[in-house]
Amino acid sequence: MKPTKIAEGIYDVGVFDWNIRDFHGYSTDKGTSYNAFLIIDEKVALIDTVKAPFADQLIDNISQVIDPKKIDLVVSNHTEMDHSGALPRIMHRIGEGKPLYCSKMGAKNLASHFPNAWDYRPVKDGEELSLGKRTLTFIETRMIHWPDSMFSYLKEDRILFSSDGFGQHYAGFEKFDDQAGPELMVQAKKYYANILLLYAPRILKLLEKVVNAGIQIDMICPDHGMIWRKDPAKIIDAYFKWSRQETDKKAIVVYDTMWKSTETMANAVAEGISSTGVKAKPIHIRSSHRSDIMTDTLDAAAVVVGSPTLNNQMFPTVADVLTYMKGLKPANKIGGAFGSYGWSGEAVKLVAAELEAMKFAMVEGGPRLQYVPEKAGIEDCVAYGKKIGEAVIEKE
Ligand SMILES: Cc1cc2nc3c(=O)[nH]c(=O)nc-3n(C[C@H](O)[C@H](O)[C@H](O)COP(=O)(O)O)c2cc1C
Repeated sequence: MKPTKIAEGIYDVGVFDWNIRDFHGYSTDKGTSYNAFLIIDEKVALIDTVKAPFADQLIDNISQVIDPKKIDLVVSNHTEMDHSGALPRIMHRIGEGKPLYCSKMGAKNLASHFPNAWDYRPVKDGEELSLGKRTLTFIETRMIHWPDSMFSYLKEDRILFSSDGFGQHYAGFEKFDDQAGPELMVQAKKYYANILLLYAPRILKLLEKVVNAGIQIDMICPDHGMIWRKDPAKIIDAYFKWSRQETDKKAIVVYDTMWKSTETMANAVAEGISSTGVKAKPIHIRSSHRSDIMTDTLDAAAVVVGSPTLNNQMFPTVADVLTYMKGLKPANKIGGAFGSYGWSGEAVKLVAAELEAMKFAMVEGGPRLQYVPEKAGIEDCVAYGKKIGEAVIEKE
């Protein structure tokens, strides 16, 4: 791949992973990219690397700009192996003994991943490193989203190298926000909902810290997807909204079903919600990936979950989604539960307990119908949907 020049003397030398569809359980339907950045100054710096199988491509990309041996130092903003996997090859190729800058936790975590005795240079929050005409400032972003995470900010060019922050799993030759279509925000939202949501309070603090410190950002270079150069404020504003867990006038009805009874109920609940003017979307779990369900959850005011009872439990795929959702800590939601059963009917109670554990404000009275819903049962579902819709209107 041809390196992308992003500013005078600064290149993205990263790679595309066109075919990846499952990224540790996240559905990467548009593939992804592992971005790595080369800064040519009096000292030459490489910020982050790529996944191990792409190490040769990274070296080839660097070689199109400069002899890799001329790299003086490497910065690791994040230990996760999609950005550090190529470090052993890179550190060897640029010449052993060169310094590797990272956070204090980065030095610890990199040592837990790689046996190599690299010259670790742990940096503190706010520490500066002169490259000659340019200066890198390191900003600790602990637990956004790993203990080792940090950003690197190039003061003179006002470029933020933001590691996984502001990223999107997207492979495409359009490398900048001004070249992107609507897909950019779709993927950025999905990335936030699935990777960062549980750290929302920390992200909010970080954003406030950056704004209050008056740090000027002309460009944001994440380690995945497109670079924000035309309108970095757009993604910063979206991160504010998502981190505050602001919701839209929207409800999702997430369900699974064996013989379509819970599906009939889900459609009726959604119809009831919609009749109040609130946007409603039924989502059949086995027709959707859990990471897409999470994207829809992010800005939904209400999450209503339907499950049939199977062997005295909720349906396993419902448990999958609820476990995943719980870990990501969505807040500020209205919740509801319903479902069809045959004889014992535990599922609705079990689902409601999970939603209550997530501190959702539950709308009581979710229908629990035996076997195939009749007209009266369907009407109950529509009425329950209306109650959900009214609760959303009151909340918004
Ligand atoms: C393998 C199997 C196990 C079931 N186990 C239970 C059960 O433990 N308790 C119960 O109330 N219903 C049980 N049911 C009945 C279903 O919950 C019932 O058929 C329900 O209407 C299915 O809803 P659905 O069409 O949305 O899948 C079971 C059904 C199947 C197929």
